[in-house]
Amino acid sequence: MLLQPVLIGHLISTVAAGEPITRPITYIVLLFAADALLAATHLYLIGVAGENIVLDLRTTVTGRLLHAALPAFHRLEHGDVFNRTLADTSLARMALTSSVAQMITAGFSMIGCIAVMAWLDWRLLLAALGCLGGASAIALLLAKAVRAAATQNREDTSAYGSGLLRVLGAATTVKASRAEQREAEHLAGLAGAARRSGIRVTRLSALFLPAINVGTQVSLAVVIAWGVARTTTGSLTAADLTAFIMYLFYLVSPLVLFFLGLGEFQQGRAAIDRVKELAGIEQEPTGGAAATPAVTGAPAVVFTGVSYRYPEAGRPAVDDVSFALPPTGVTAVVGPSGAGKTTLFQLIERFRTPDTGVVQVSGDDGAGLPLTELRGRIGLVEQDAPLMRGTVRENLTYAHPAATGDEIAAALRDAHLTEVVDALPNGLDTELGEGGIGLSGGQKQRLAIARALIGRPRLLLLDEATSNLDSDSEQALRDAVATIGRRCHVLTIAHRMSTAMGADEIIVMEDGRVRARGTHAELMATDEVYGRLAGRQLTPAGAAAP
Ligand SMILES: Nc1ncnc2c1ncn2[C@@H]1O[C@H](COP(=O)(O)OP(=O)(O)OP(=O)(O)O)[C@@H](O)[C@H]1O
Repeated sequence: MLLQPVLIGHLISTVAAGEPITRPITYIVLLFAADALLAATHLYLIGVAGENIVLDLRTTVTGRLLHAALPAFHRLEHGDVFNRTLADTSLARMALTSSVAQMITAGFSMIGCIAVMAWLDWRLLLAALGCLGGASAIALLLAKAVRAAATQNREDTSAYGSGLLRVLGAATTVKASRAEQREAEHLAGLAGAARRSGIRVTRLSALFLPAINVGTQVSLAVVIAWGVARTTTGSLTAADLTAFIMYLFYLVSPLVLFFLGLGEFQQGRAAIDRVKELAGIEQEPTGGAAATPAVTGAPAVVFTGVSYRYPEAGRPAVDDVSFALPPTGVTAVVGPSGAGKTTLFQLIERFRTPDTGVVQVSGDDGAGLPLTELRGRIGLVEQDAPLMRGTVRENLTYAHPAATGDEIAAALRDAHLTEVVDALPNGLDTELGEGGIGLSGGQKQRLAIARALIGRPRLLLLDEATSNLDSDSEQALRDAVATIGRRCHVLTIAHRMSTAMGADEIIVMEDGRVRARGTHAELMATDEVYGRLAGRQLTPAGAAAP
């Protein structure tokens, strides 16, 4: 841009001198070509840098999310996470690339103009900068306000996203509760809040231009009035004053671009702050360093004086619990709702860290083992046995993608699933869609058991499904548990008395404490709570209750 007037001037003087114009024309064409090439390269590099920034942000955030401590992870709102990882990272790209580039190029142009203006007349420059400086100070205050408003707008948009995901995840409940209209109004309210904060961002951003314009006009008026007065006294030439005023006009455009870029940058910073906040999620401690192999013959799990209280709760969910389980066998944990059964599993898996006491798994303190080693020793089967989208094989080998055909067959056999999988249309390669493919509740849970068995765990934690299984499924599950209990220890949260009755030992929990231990017959004779729990399911009057 700066060279163009020089070359055109050169062309004019060449024509005036009657000399051949091939050379100046060639220079001008080359200059234009270089300009086009640089402009294209500039845009391309900005685009690539932007994509790299988005990729970096997203991979960092997803990595941090997947390694987050489970309690912190559960506190996240899914809609908000989507917004931060998708929309906010895209906004951050704009802030870190095009608006920064715009501010830098505009900054260079401004420095160039100011340098020439200082050379022409430094006193006029000080007067002009005084007026423009005032406008710039206002623009900077506006930029700060834009950032705050943009943060609010990002939060309002996220709240709408979270609200939408909430109803999408419970569409049946919403309809059955005839809550469509109420939810629609609630969501419209959230969308309205996002609109209001969005308009506030626009209103503040829209003030940039007028602020700079007023500053420019005032400085122009001052420069003309004072400049003309000085030309009359002879301390400034008319030519210098004209040139100065032209440069003042040149200065306006980069100044406006600079502050518009700053406004965009501030909006992007609000987005970056949100991405950073998400990336700051509490991470799961990776555990100790000693990757010792599990001791053969060591007790499967030992609790010694373990207590744990949820941060938000009043009383401990697990209170001074001690017990040891042998390397093999089946132990059932029973107890009223809220007794702390699930929390026991969470402490064994180290999803939560005990406040006091030690949890040993296969002979080692869980706290001293690397998390991957600890969790490799344990197979966890959750109550609702989540199956993932994909084939039966992919589901089975999720924790051990390199599992061999023999290992898969053995796990299916132990889970008493071989015949079920053989009967599927494509066997192991049958796709399990989002809605399942007609596997029964019991079959799904046994599939989850087979998945946990592929890693040959020392301890299988099984949270029995509460839903009623038909008697065939129930028998198959019981057989599977008995088979597995011969190879490792199965610790199962038993919701059905039949499971408890089939266990080698039963632990009765109440209010976070181990209340009694023994076989079904012993506990029926000695423990009131167990007797009550069993009675509810075994007596004809209570038979319908489960
Ligand atoms: N995330 C949590 N935050 C706060 N308190 C919790 C949390 N999870 C569980 N609790 C509380 O801890 C206690 C034990 O809960 P836990 O889930 O271990 O019981 P449970 O015996 O498995 O119950 P259920 O048979 O109903 O599943 C309960 O009082 C429960 O309210």
